[in-house]
Amino acid sequence: MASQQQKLNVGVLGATGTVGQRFILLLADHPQFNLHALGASSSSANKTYSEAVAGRWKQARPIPSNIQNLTVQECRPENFSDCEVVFSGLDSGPAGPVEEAFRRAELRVFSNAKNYRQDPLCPLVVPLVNTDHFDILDYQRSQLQPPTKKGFIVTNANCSTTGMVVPLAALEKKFGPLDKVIVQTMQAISGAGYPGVSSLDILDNIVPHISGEEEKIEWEAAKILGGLTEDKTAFDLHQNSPMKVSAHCNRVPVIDGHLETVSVSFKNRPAPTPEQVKEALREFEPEPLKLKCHSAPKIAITLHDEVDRPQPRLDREWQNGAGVNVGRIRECPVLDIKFVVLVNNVMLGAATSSVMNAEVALAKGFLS
Ligand SMILES: NC(=O)C1=CN([C@@H]2O[C@H](COP(=O)(O)OP(=O)(O)OC[C@H]3O[C@@H](n4cnc5c(N)ncnc54)[C@H](OP(=O)(O)O)[C@@H]3O)[C@@H](O)[C@H]2O)C=CC1
Ligand SMILES: N[C@@H](CC(=O)OP(=O)(O)O)C(=O)O
Repeated sequence: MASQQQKLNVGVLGATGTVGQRFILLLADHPQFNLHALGASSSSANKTYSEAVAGRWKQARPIPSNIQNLTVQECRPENFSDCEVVFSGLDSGPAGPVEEAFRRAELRVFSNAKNYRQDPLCPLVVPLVNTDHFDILDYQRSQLQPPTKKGFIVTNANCSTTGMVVPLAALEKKFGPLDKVIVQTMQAISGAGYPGVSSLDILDNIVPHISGEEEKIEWEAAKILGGLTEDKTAFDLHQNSPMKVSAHCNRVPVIDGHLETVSVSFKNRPAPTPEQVKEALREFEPEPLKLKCHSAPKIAITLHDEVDRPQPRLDREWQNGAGVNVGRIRECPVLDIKFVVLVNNVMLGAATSSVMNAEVALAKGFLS
């Protein structure tokens, strides 16, 4: 393991929230990153981390002992000047201007918030899918006014988008472009942050609407699955081969883990059989696995043969929530193939993606 001196100092913005708490657990004992600074709102600032999250630490593990007494700061770059990288679990309200201020101050920002996902210069990276999009970062820095030397923003995707695009990427890699995708999500309560959806709304109930979610899934999939232009200055948004995506999003009474039923059709004929699809998913080995990144799962897509799996309660903690689980792969009488995918929304769907993105960026020299 690297010594303390060799580790990169990192900070977490929004460290007290649902995603922020997952960052704490992922970073408290990381072999390459030293968790050095924590930020949250002014109501948490100047308290120790333990004081700031008193009564709202919602993890099964205690607050790591080396973090308990760190002082939470306001999210201003000068409070993070000893850091090389910040991970953002900020609410989308403050995230836009705060993340921009950190980029300007030459920090590398890995964000969960939605604010910069559609920015034409910011990569929207699901680490198990499109780490090649980091190649736009030199251009991003060069286009800022004034240009930055080191500072950039990388975002990761909406949690439901993240679960869906991993198997879709494996299918496109093996069988060529997809034509149509229809997805229904059953999204966990933790996706709405803390305290989130009222118990009177979600117990004994399903809420068939999550504001803005369907539009995000439909748009983000094209940016993630599309490539970069040859000169690495723009995203092609899957325009070479337009793909139609339709999403229905539902909030269900599950604590963690978004389950999604997905139906797809392919441009190339004949379409693959369920057995060929299983083989393609099984052999999918994205870059973080090849690079042996610390937070990468051993298996990107875990296939389940049982007819009633994956399930959120049984499968969300497998590989610390860093991969996706897929089951029920079968022919679709309307499109070509249908299946079920489970993503741990607060892990690969949020904090784990940011951390894995930073690990890949480090391994590929983007943090030098
Ligand atoms: N939950 C999930 O499954 C996913 C969430 N995301 C995104 O990640 C981000 C965080 O989500 P989540 O953890 O669920 O949200 P929470 O509401 O649980 O946490 C929000 C965090 O932002 C901080 N904050 C709020 N306002 C300010 C402010 N004005 N200045 C500085 N800090 C502030 C809060 O600090 P304090 O405690 O002091 O108020 C807290 O640390 C959001 O952008 C969300 O959309 C993305 C994918 C999945
Ligand atoms: N909206 C998602 C979580 C989330 O915060 O998504 P986004 O980062 O795209 O705003 C959910 O409710 O499960």
